[in-house]
Amino acid sequence: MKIFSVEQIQNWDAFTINKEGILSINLMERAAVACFDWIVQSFDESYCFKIFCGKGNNGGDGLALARLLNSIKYQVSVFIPHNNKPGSPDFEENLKKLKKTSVHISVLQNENSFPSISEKDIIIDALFGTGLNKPVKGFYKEIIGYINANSNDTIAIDVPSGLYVDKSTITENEDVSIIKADYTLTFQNQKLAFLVAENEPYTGKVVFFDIELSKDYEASTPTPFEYIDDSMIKGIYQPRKNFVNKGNYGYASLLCGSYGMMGAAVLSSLACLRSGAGKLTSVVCEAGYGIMQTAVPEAMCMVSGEKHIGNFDDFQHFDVVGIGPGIGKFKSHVKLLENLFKSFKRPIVIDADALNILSENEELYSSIPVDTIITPHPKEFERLFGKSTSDFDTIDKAIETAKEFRIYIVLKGHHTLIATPDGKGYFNSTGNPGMATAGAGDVLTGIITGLLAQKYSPLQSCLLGVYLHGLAGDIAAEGLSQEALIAKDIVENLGNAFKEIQET
Ligand SMILES: NC(=O)C1=CN([C@@H]2O[C@H](COP(=O)(O)OP(=O)(O)OC[C@H]3O[C@@H](n4cnc5c(N)ncnc54)[C@H](O)[C@@H]3O)[C@@H](O)[C@H]2O)[C@@H](O)CC1
Ligand SMILES: [K+]
Repeated sequence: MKIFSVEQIQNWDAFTINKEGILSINLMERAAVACFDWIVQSFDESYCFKIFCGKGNNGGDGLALARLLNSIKYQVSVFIPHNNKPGSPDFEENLKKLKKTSVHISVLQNENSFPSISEKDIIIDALFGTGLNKPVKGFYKEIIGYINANSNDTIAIDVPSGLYVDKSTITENEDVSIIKADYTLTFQNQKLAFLVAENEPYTGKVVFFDIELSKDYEASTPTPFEYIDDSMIKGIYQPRKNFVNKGNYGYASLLCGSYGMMGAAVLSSLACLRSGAGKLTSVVCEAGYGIMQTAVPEAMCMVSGEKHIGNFDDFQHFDVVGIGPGIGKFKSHVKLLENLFKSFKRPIVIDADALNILSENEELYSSIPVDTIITPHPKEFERLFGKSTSDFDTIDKAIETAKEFRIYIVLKGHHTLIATPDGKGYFNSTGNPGMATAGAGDVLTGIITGLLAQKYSPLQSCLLGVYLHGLAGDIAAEGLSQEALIAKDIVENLGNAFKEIQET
């Protein structure tokens, strides 16, 4: 699914109206009907709806929703902040229609006219949507403050008012004014602002409604950002052929583990095999040999070093090398990375301690093989490439860095970002907070290494890898709860995740 900028969203709206012969007021009605259907499913007639409407089309959506709720006898009142300017044409049209109903409409003149809010009230925020063009100040700020001060459920239409859709709203020195919604009912596609941690306090649960904007526009409009959904994954996943042997699915290797950290090695090796790699050699230290052979008998083992991997340099047999899970941070690992970068000219998967070693040896960055995949979490990313001023700055920095070094950066998080060497950013749609648990990252490294071995391209390996990893975590959490989920459960549910992809 493409993630569009505000300008593109506005053009999409206009394109649908012009090219598909739909009136803008009808598009607004579709949006309002979608919100209405969801509200009726979620709240019964015992609730009262207090709808705050700005004078743009977001407010117009609110007015149309008020009329629809009133038509089935839900209690609704509408509040419009005083403003001398006329509303947008569709706002005015809907206001005219609403005036013919029994809905009470108040103009808010000052804070004395704010309605009292009681226990059974649901607040609907239709003040500003994608048309927000400056920080919220003055009277609007007071209204947002008043709404946020109440603990009642708040439903934002399209966007929590005050939040920019495609850039950072949070500034360090300013007291921002944004609706803190419990639900955001948004139209058509995912929005960049809903994918970053800095906006979590505002969006609540985001629900998407398909209002049938033009498919042609979506298909033909390029955008740097996409949301990884099941249809994208369906296009990547390759079912296995019948006349095959293990050689067809690649020879992976993982340099992993050290004394006291063999769990990471075991998890990444199991995940690599479970993702479908034909065969795997785990390169481990002597102290980890017995553990690995016992815990992962399906993997072959090579030994290098005593308590941590030594100067291993025998890479030529492997189709893919993954390095990092549990290797620890040792001086000799600088040489190990140098050996690897010098002698292995195919993409590598780099994670965990291998990234920390890299971050202390910046001179190695330029020798990372082209199309290599690195999988940092935000702290590792910061160590590698420096601090960011906002989550949006981090996104830009990841993309610029991926372009500069011609690598793929898998920046792990709630919506993991894949930044690509050609300047694109893909956000994952699967996964849950239960996966913030030790070893989950080692599992991801194993999966991506295993997919690369099977000749998925580096981009496909990243996309399918993060999606499968999150999906396996979601399936595991469903059975176990997010709290009880551990990394092993992600590995154990990889099979169920594959099955779900095969079935969609
Ligand atoms: N694009 C689409 O696909 C559709 C959009 N619709 C709705 O239309 C909305 C966008 O409508 P508009 O473009 O009219 O914009 P908005 O309704 O978001 O707001 C624009 C109005 O608010 C003013 N404004 C912006 N920032 C302000 C600030 N900080 N303080 C005070 N005033 C401010 C603007 O000058 C303008 O009058 C969407 O969010 C959605 O709710 C739907 O009706 C149907 C389909
Ligand atoms: K809104």
